[in-house]
Amino acid sequence: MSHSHSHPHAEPQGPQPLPGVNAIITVGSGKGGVGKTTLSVNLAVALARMGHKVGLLDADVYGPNVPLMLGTQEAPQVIGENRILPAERYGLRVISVGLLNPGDKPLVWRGPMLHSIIRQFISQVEWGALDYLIVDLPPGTGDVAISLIQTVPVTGAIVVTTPSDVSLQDARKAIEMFKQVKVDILGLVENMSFFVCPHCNHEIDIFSKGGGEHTARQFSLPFLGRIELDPDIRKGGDSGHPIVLEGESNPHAKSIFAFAREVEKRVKEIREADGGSVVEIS
Ligand SMILES: Nc1ncnc2c1ncn2[C@@H]1O[C@H](COP(=O)(O)OP(=O)(O)OP(=O)(O)O)[C@@H](O)[C@H]1O
Repeated sequence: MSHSHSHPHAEPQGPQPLPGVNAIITVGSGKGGVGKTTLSVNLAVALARMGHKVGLLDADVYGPNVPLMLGTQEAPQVIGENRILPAERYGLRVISVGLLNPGDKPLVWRGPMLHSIIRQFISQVEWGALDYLIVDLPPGTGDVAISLIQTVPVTGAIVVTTPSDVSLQDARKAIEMFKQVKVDILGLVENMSFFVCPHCNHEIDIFSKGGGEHTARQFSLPFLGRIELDPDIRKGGDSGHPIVLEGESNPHAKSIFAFAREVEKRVKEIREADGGSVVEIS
């Protein structure tokens, strides 16, 4: 794949819609390690399980963990001059820097390369018809989000936080950033909210509790749910078998499906507010 042969003057001005893609949803966090990739992957698989056509774009070019969490190493195919066929896994179409051949990826990303890879991942990939394209952003409020927003209209952003004060502080920065660039925020989701002791069945608030909901209220944003700290969620990620594959009735997957249903509802609201241009894919 070429990263640097595009001519700036040949690129269209402003974000261009992706034909056939109903909603583009970013998952971001401000702080790293809060479970952003875990939730992106599980959200994407859950939405697919709920009957939607879903794509997952791993925009974390520095630390692409999506392939590991999906248990795939399938390299995307290049077709023709410059079209990329996404990998397929658990009914998702997937693209990640982590799936590219070592020769195709640089060790260090310079700003322009970063911009160009995000552009390629959006416009040169054969995403086809999708109900949702989920974009897993790198932590922070940086360049990748801006590149994405300049490339394509983003339907809405999900901000992931834990209930801890440091995480909430960074979540606020992420919220401010999205507000500044005028991207609708779907809402806040609180990960690692609490822990149910397997011995006594009591809920233990590891990082304290309720901060996510409180922060959502402060910013007048919807609260999309709380996901418990659950060793089975972690194991699902490490083994490349996301917990939601166990189905909605599985106790370890339940809260993630509830979150996915909130996302579904919010996207519908935003699309209807946009003028009802909802694309139904059957
Ligand atoms: N609800 C949860 N319960 C248990 N473990 C979790 C949960 N969410 C995430 N984890 C685990 O926490 C670790 C970090 O998660 P993850 O890689 O998804 O975070 P991240 O925010 O994407 O990190 P980074 O932004 O640094 O890439 C992983 O080992 C993951 O399995």
